[in-house]
Amino acid sequence: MANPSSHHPFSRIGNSPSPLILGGGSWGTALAVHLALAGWSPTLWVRDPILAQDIARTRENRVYLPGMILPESLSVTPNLEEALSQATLLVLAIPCQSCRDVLSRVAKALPRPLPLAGATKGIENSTLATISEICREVYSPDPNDYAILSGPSFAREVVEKKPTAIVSASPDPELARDLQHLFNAPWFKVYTRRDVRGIELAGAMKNVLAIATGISDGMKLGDNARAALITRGLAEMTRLGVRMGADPLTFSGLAGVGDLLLTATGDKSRNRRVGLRLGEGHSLASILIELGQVAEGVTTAASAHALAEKVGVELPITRAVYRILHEHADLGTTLSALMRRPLRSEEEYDL
Ligand SMILES: NC(=O)c1ccc[n+]([C@@H]2O[C@H](COP(=O)([O-])OP(=O)(O)OC[C@H]3O[C@@H](n4cnc5c(N)ncnc54)[C@H](O)[C@@H]3O)[C@@H](O)[C@H]2O)c1
Ligand SMILES: O=P(O)(O)OC[C@H](O)CO
Repeated sequence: MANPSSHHPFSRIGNSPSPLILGGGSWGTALAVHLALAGWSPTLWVRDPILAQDIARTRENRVYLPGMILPESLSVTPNLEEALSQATLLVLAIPCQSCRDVLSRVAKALPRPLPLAGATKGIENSTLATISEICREVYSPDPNDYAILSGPSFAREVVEKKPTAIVSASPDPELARDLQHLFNAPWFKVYTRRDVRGIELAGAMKNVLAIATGISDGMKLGDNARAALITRGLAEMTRLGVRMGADPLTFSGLAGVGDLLLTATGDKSRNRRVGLRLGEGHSLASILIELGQVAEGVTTAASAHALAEKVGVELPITRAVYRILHEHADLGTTLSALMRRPLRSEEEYDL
């Protein structure tokens, strides 16, 4: 259904866009609610039929977004193939490690790829692929078929219509602009960018760095330490991005420093909360059970550490987070080792 207030001539996602959001967790639900509040009629695909039925009956996602009543214009279904037959564009909001499976199934069900907006943040463990690389491998060989949506955006604040700004990145400016206008609302501003690689790496890396600042804050290492981790973390994500062909300026934007600041300092962040609890002395296994939702930085720490070794860049904070999470390294020793690294010039070491 067309949003009556939209005068944008959509060229890639259909004159009357019909968005299908893949993923019934907090982000998928929030994006579907947002599109409905913005005047569209989205469909939310929820894998679990019992949860889908419960959401449709109660008009609330009591597991992932409790307390938010879903607008009537939002449909919910567990039937992927049927939902795909009605859609003109897809929004991917599935945890990173499951994207390949879901996109393969989607690709098989579609006669040709629909434009897709990737809202997942992460790097695949088994292949070290980014979201756009997974899309290219199993969804469509044409990079103009997908965009990445990223930026500082807590699900809860988006559905509460708190002012939010994100980025829509695609090599196809028409697709980036269509998504900009689709998601635009008086409380939600979307910028465009071409640098898909930079936007997706920034979104993946900020989760790892939020765990680092969470650990530091959980250990009560102070405000100076948090600021140093954020700043040197930004240098790390930029260094990895530039080595992989990204524009360094992308990391100064909303998906870079914007999302890093949000996630590393905002207590709504699940990644930061994982770090805080680790810093307080809890075990990773118990933290993840208590969280009950995805904290992408936990798996991305392993992928980013391996990716850095593969492409030959040093990411000391990322390596420290990886060793704490996956090699049971001692927190105090690992963090203080960062302080004992060889002295360097900030200029020379940045890129
Ligand atoms: N929650 C936020 O505020 C937010 C904001 C921006 C981006 N993101 C990103 O969105 C992605 C999804 O996160 P989330 O917050 O919705 O996580 P979540 O833990 O709240 O929900 C994940 C959902 O994905 C579903 N899922 C898992 N594997 C699946 C599969 N194989 N097939 C179908 N569904 C599957 C789960 O059932 C669950 O409904 C992550 O990459 C996250 O970083 C989240
Ligand atoms: O709760 P987190 O840490 O997954 O962060 C959510 C979003 O990515 C913030 O932009």
